[in-house]
Order: sequence, then structure tokens, then C-alpha cells
Amino acid sequence: MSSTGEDVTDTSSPADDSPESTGDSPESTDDPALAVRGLTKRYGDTVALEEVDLAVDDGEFVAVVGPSGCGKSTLLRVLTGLEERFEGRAAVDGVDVRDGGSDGVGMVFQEPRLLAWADVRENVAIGLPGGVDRDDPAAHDRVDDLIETVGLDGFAGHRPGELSGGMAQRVSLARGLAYEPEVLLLDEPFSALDQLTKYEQQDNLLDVWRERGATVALVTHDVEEAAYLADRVVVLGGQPGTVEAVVNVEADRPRERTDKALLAARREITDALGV
Ligand SMILES: Nc1ncnc2c1ncn2[C@@H]1O[C@H](COP(=O)(O)OP(=O)(O)OP(=O)(O)O)[C@@H](O)[C@H]1O
Repeated sequence: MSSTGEDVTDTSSPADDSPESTGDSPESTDDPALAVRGLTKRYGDTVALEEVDLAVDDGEFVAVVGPSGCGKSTLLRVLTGLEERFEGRAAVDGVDVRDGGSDGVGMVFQEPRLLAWADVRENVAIGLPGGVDRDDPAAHDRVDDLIETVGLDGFAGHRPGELSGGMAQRVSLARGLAYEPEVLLLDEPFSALDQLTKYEQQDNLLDVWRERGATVALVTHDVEEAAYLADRVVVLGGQPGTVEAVVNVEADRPRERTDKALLAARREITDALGV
């Protein structure tokens, strides 16, 4: 297991491939970073996800969009190992999530879940990988860098109760990044941010993704955000949630937000969403 403190997740994984993915078979040593096959998740009579297939390659950035209640968060929760009861398979880096998960997965939850008694610096430091000496000046520098990256310098000594919702969300993001995960699962990490801050944080995330070569799966309601950030956008629909479409975003990187290829991808996504 891995973690970024209370906020973290972990997982692991073997992998299958799926219709909308580029993954290899479970027998392959070259497993996709994330692999979901025939995933059905029920909560009592509610079928949150039904027969979902998905494979995400190492280093790929995938966004998951869909209407409220279609199972986006549930999908991430399964991948992090937080949901043990489901049908089908879910794996990270070739290790089944039911087998304890890998150390390489970090998660940023929809709700920041910060420690109320700890200040911003402490909340971020909780995300540092196990074994890091938090009294080490290098660890301090790393935490300070992350706080600056998410635009919160000047607030390191503040407690969560003294922060806005968007600021708390950015602390949660910094904590997820502190862990330096190979696989980063993000559940609407920018939803509480104003447009300008959202754009800044999206670009920060792209920098981190590029620099680390991490695999990212991001859940969002924001079609523009999905198209701008992702290599592929998985559109979930309905209740129970099923994969309605997978849209490849063909725009070159670094991307311009006005790139026609992004507009085309957005159109494809909204068509698939039926809006
Ligand atoms: N712990 C739970 N107990 C019972 N039902 C649940 C639970 N978690 C989720 N559900 C149900 O599963 C379905 C999918 O929920 P989920 O939170 O994954 O959707 P979502 O697409 O992430 O929604 P949103 O975009 O509103 O966050 C919903 O019908 C929800 O009510």
C-alpha cells in the first residue's frame, strides 16, 4: 500500500486489456498501469458500474467524464483498493487491487479530507513517502516547493479551517503530489477553483505528469478540462455506469487551449454525453 496520509490510496495491479485500451494481456509482463475488466460494482440494489473495461498505459493521461452518479468516483475507489467487493478485475501495474495494492498509487479525493488540527505544511508533509525524514531540510524544501506549486505560499502555517474550499483542495493536491506516485488518481481536484486558478493548476499538473512520467487518471465534470489535459477521455454514462465512448485527443503537446483538435474532442465528448 502506499499513501499520502489519510488522503492517499494505493493499489496495485495486474492487468487485462479492454476494447478501449491499449493494454496487454494479463499474462504479459508489460502490464498496463491500470487495468479494469468486466467491472461491476453494486451498492445494495444500486448498480454503480456495470461491465466496465478500461486499460491505461504506463505514462498515459486519461480523463473520465460523465454525469453525476454514473460511477466515476466508484471507479477510482475500486482502483485504489478502497472497495473490496466488486465483480470483475481491477489491477494496478499488474497487481490485483484485492491483493493489497502497490506502493505506487496516490489519490486525491473529491473532498480534501485534511487534518483539521494540522497546518498546511503538516498536511502536505503527511504525503511524503514512508522513510523520508520529515525533519530533513530537503523534506522541508520539498514541502515548501509543493506549497508554492499549488499557489499557497504564505499559507503554510494556516489550518484547514482558515482556508477556502479551493485552497483546501490545493493542499490535498499538494499532498497527493508529495508522495511522488507512479500512478495518480484524481477525483475532481480542481472543481472548487476559480477559472484562472484552475488553469494554473491544470498546467502545474501537466508539468508534474511530464516531469515524472506518471500515469494519471482524472475524474472531472469539466469537458474542456478533460480535453485539454488527457490523451484519452473515457465517457461514462447512465446508471448503472457503462463506457459510452472513448475519445482520443489528437492535439499536440504542449497544447494551446484554442487548438482546433481540442474543440473537436470536446464536441465528440459532449455528443457522447448527449448534451
Ligand atoms: N457508499 C455508497 N453506498 C451506496 N451507494 C453508493 C455509495 N457510493 C456511491 N453510491 C452510488 O453509486 C452510484 C455512483 O456513485 P459515484 O459517487 O461513483 O458517482 P459519480 O459519477 O462519481 O458522481 P458525482 O459526479 O456526483 O461525484 C450512485 O448512484 C451513488 O448513489
